[in-house]
Amino acid sequence: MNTEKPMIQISNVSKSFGDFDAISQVSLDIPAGSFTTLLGPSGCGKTTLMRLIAGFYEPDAGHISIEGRNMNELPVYKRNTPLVFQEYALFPHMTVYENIAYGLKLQRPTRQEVKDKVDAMLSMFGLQGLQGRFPRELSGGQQQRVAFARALVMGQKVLLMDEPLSNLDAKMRVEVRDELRELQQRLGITAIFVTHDQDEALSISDRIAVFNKGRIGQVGTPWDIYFKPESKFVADFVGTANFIEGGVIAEEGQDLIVKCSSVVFRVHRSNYAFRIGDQVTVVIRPECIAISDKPVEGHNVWSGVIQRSSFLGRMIRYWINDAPLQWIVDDASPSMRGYLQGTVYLALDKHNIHLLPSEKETTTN
Ligand SMILES: Nc1ncnc2c1ncn2[C@@H]1O[C@H](COP(=O)(O)OP(=O)(O)OP(=O)(O)O)[C@@H](O)[C@H]1O
Repeated sequence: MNTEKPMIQISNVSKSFGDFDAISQVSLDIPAGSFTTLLGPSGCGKTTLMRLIAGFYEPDAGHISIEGRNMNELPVYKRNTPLVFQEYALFPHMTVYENIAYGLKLQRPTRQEVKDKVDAMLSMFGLQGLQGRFPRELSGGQQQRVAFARALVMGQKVLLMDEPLSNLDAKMRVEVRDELRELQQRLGITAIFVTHDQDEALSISDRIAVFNKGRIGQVGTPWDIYFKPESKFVADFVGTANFIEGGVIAEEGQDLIVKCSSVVFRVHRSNYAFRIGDQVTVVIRPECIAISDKPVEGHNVWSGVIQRSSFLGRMIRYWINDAPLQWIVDDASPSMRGYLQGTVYLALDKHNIHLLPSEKETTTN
């Protein structure tokens, strides 16, 4: 991935509908050859930003440039930024071959050139043998592959995708997602992808921009977004977390000592600038807590009573009462010991505790 010069630059872009601000002062650099995902809840402005990049809307303020060229006022068909939607939008009366070849007409190619390019796409998307079929004769996954092939047949360097996998069943969704990522990397395409599915965003992206109410809450690698969220909103939106309010009561070498109600945590200081007396929100992912039916020794150990559990195949999720605290803990190796019951003992590595400034103090989110 080339991170030196952004392929797409979004600078201070705003867009309103009437007096509703759908996008407010959004800035985002998209590196060439990267896979960037816009992630956020319904109505937060993801589609609006995508349509601004594709040219279906004009920004009210700010500008968007692609390869250094200002896109404002450049019509959709001149932007070379195909947009693939959740609805495959294939022409129903055309075959797979004709659908893929459609965009090539503008280039006035020879019949052989069309055949070569369409054949290349058919093979790239595993559609060989299906070229004579009509869209209604294809599965959802096949239709979406045709839509991708049609979007890329002209050799575009940018691909925009707005929830393109939403109509597929869970297994097909993962299959097409992995194919898409592999292809994007192989072709070096700059991809922007919209989803409200956290797992999808984490698995497919180089970078994720988390949206909240028309603004970007955080941009980062999937790892940082998940383990180093910069706000409670991001931490909550990209997964499940235990949030506990507390205060820093001591500093001991590389560690901060944080007291939350009856529990005292030892937290590796890492890059935190917190000092004694600061109010913090402790963020702990459920899978970071080790659970056992036998007492454990050391720092960051405590006990509680299982209130309920939920079997999810790859793990068991427990809700544990340690009044006044309530814990959510994921046991990732359920087959090892089956369900736990009654009193359990919890342990946590000090590196697996994330701290945020308490939002009682920071009201900006
Ligand atoms: N053409 C329009 N006219 C008026 N309001 C609009 C228009 N397009 C979008 N909006 C509003 O702007 C806000 C952002 O919409 P947008 O479609 O960008 O959200 P989104 O994050 O993509 O949501 P979803 O995940 O549900 O598709 C919403 O409140 C929506 O109702």
